[in-house]
Amino acid sequence: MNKIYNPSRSEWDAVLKRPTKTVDDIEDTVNQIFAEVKAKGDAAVAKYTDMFDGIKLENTLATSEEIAAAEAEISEELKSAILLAKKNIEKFHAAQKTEKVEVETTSGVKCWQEKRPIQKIGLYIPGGSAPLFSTILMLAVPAAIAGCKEIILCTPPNKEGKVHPAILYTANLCGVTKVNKIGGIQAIAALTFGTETVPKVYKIFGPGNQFVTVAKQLATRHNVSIDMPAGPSELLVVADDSAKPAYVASDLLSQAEHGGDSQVILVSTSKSFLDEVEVAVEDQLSALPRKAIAEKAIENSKLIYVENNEVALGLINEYGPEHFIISTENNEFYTKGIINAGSVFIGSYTPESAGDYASGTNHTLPTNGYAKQYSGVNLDSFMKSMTFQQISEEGIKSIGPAIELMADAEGLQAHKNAVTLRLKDLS
Ligand SMILES: NC(=O)c1ccc[n+]([C@@H]2O[C@H](COP(=O)([O-])OP(=O)(O)OC[C@H]3O[C@@H](n4cnc5c(N)ncnc54)[C@H](O)[C@@H]3O)[C@@H](O)[C@H]2O)c1
Ligand SMILES: N[C@H](CO)Cc1c[nH]c[nH+]1
Ligand SMILES: [Zn+2]
Repeated sequence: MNKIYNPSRSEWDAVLKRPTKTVDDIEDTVNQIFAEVKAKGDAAVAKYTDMFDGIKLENTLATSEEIAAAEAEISEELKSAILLAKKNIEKFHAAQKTEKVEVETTSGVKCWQEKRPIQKIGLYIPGGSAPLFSTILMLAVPAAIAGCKEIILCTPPNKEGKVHPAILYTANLCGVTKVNKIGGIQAIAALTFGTETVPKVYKIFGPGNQFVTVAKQLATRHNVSIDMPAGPSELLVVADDSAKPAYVASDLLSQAEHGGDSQVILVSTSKSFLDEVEVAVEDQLSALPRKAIAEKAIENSKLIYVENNEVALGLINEYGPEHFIISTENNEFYTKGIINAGSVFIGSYTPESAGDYASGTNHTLPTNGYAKQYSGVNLDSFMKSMTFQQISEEGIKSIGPAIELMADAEGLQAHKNAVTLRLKDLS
């Protein structure tokens, strides 16, 4: 791994650079696929499924027979594990429900805020290099709690035109309306514009590779919203001599194995700890089935030595990691001081994998520094906050003159008239 000692502030940008492609790199491809899917619907989706996934598919919709067969293919142990994870995710997300906010701002002026579910949503479930059925729990469970009506799922087919049975099983378990065997940019295009088979949705959720992430970002130009840019996984660990090198190495590798474009970083105030983790990473890497992928990600990764906790915290907030593990003598310092991170894991017995699967928190999180301005998926992601107001005679008499004055000052006579007419009737 790349070791860096005491980088100065002016070097942070270069040291913390991500390996992922951006909108500029992929925009032309996305625009071309979007235009074709918009014009030709399913036929364009089929063309790109053949091109990128290597399969000619006549029908992209998973059938009820396929879903029933999937249930039989999943072991009882795996079903129990999925149910345990679902229960915890449900508990954590149901607890995020909020009460109606109601205030009488002035006597006779009642204002309130209530939430309503987004009616039609699209879920992207990654499946290029691993079938991430756990992501269905992270998206469809809160969608059901919020009350979303139509849940349209897209996930890439394999070379036989199939999707992993655990994806079909989990989608069915969580009340997904339709499962489409479509991946990549063409899936995001189908959800954005709608095709003969795929309904157009109002908001698209879910993580994916660089192509999916850029496609989601560009979809927002076409009257659809997205949860956030949730691209290639990343992890930053801050740890010192109080941590166990083998645990830290296992956490780093857990995110490195997602893809060659993932990035993992260890920040420490101990040079010898960095050395020990480096050795542990080498040891564990050799036994991993996805060694080649993890190795590639490790090439993008860094071991960074800094002099003290204050500098470490500044650097971490500048990076804004998707996942942040804290394993130091002073965990509270980092827990209190972290401002930019998708999800935080504290202490030796809190591996990042816990949040990926079963602790209850959501694993769909902002990457590429977007933790500075976006939250990870949560219950509110599936709702809109609407405001309501009801004003009595007393209320309009009270605030009406101020509205008239302000409308007049903005030169908007019709706005003023809407109040003046009512005030005249009441005088
Ligand atoms: N941030 C998060 O919350 C989060 C959560 C889970 C996973 N992830 C990330 O999701 C990603 C999953 O990636 P994946 O590739 O395994 O699956 P994926 O489903 O995201 O992407 C596969 C699709 O990419 C398309 N594609 C592949 N090469 C292409 C090319 N050259 N041009 C155009 N399109 C192409 C294909 O259509 C294919 O169906 C990983 O990077 C992982 O780290 C992120
Ligand atoms: N670590 C991923 C989010 O970046 C989520 C995931 C799903 N399965 C395993 N991991
Ligand atoms: Zn993961």
